[in-house]
Amino acid sequence: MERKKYDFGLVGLGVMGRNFILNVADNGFSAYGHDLDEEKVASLLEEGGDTDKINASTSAPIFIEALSRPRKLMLLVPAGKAVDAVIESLLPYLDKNDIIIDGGNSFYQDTDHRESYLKSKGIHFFGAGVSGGAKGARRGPSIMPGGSKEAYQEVKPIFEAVAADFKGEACVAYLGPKSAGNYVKMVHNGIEYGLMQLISEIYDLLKKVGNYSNPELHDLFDTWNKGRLQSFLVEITADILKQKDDKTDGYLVDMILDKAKQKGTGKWTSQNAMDLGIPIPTIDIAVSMRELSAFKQERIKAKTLYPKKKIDQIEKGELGKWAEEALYFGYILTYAQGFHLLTEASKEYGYDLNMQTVAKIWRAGCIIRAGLLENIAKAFNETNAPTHLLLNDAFASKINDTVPTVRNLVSLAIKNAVPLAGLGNALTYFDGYTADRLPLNLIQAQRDYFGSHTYERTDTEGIFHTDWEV
Ligand SMILES: NC(=O)C1=CN([C@@H]2O[C@H](COP(=O)(O)OP(=O)(O)OC[C@H]3O[C@@H](n4cnc5c(N)ncnc54)[C@H](OP(=O)(O)O)[C@@H]3O)[C@@H](O)[C@H]2O)C=CC1
Ligand SMILES: O=C(CO)[C@H](O)[C@H](O)COP(=O)(O)O
Repeated sequence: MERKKYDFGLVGLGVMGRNFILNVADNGFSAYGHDLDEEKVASLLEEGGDTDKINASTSAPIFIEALSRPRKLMLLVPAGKAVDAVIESLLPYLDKNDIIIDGGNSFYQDTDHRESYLKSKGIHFFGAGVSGGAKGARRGPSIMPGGSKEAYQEVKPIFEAVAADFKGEACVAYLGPKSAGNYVKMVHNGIEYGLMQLISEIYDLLKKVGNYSNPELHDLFDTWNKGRLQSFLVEITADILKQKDDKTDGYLVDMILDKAKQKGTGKWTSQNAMDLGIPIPTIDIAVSMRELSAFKQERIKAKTLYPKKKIDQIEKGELGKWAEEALYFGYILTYAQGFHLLTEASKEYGYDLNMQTVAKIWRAGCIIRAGLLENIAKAFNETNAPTHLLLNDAFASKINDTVPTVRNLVSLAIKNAVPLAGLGNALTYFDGYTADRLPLNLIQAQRDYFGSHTYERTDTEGIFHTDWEV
């Protein structure tokens, strides 16, 4: 008798795919995996155990034949050429109305192209960003699907079962047409870059100016994680700071080379924000600081040319309090910039995103999950949902409470030559966004002076030009 077909297929049994497929099986669905690497297939079969629930093969036709129709198969392979290679390798065996889901960090425009290409072949294709790392994929990630709503309905029960749970609500929701899912995941990662940069700066300042030891830093981050800064990134920072090194007597964090790598999603967020004309400086600078970190040898040489002195001190406990307020401010400003980009991109690309839904599915499972997202979801739920979080009364009050301290902390860092690029930038962005008059009138005058680019006036409608040199 022919065996019952499997409910779900997964291609790419690496860090994410292996964990995701095990999660699918844990939730009562049968799942079939595919990877070209025999070892990965064998290892999944070993852990998956019961082949009625989980099975795998290195053969594309065997994999496709094992799936129930319409076939629902998800790719968790590296973004870029691998996605196209997998699609081409599977296409000959697929039937009309089968569904391919790209769960990786694919560039959103690639998703749009793939959707049209596969539509011409009768195959549904949509992107569904997945966040939560290995543990999230295994125990409950946040999932960000876009594309065809009809195709999504077919996998909805599986995604809702495997996604993280926030107080009874699954951290997955259909977000919008076309590449909405991959776009939202890209901005999620941009926010991730911003938050990580802020945390690293605060850690640096506390260490260099406050003379905090690693155990003291652990305690501080651990305490913060129980308050309004509660978030996955603060939680793991506390864990990292207590990890001893197994090769020396010290702490592992101190032995890690200070060069941060990146796979592209943060850079894409900044590039796209530039294209759309939306300022997200805290995310931009986070990308730049990773780039700057790569110039390690030059930094070492430059240090000898520009000696720095500690010139200002502050009592340790007081600095700890300042740091908490400043990080809270930085968190709000980073989410605010990310949501502003999503709001404008949604109009530009016709995604019709609901910001409250986005905030809700980020409350658990993903890397940027934080208590603050509950407040953000509430802000976007109001009848007059703000176009920008800084225009929301509740957020205005939270920010006003912290701003004086942020100014003190940024000044302290500048005086002590501790680079606070993300936080300093967030503060400057805040001062710019809340200024009713910026000095950009002078820039307009300069443009008109050297290039007859014209300007508008504050008192009369119209376009003006002045012959400045007369
Ligand atoms: N790691 C993470 O924390 C997160 C990753 N992501 C995204 O998820 C995607 C997968 O990431 P991750 O699991 O970390 O990557 P891995 O490199 O761990 O796994 C990718 C897997 O895909 C396999 N693969 C590549 N090409 C093919 C092919 N043509 N046919 C079948 N299998 C293939 C690889 O096999 P082989 O190694 O033999 O080439 C590997 O097993 C990426 O887009 C990533 O950006 C998203 C969220 C979090
Ligand atoms: O998607 C993720 C989490 O949601 C990845 O972990 C993230 O892409 C890591 O990015 P990078 O390698 O650029 O730091």
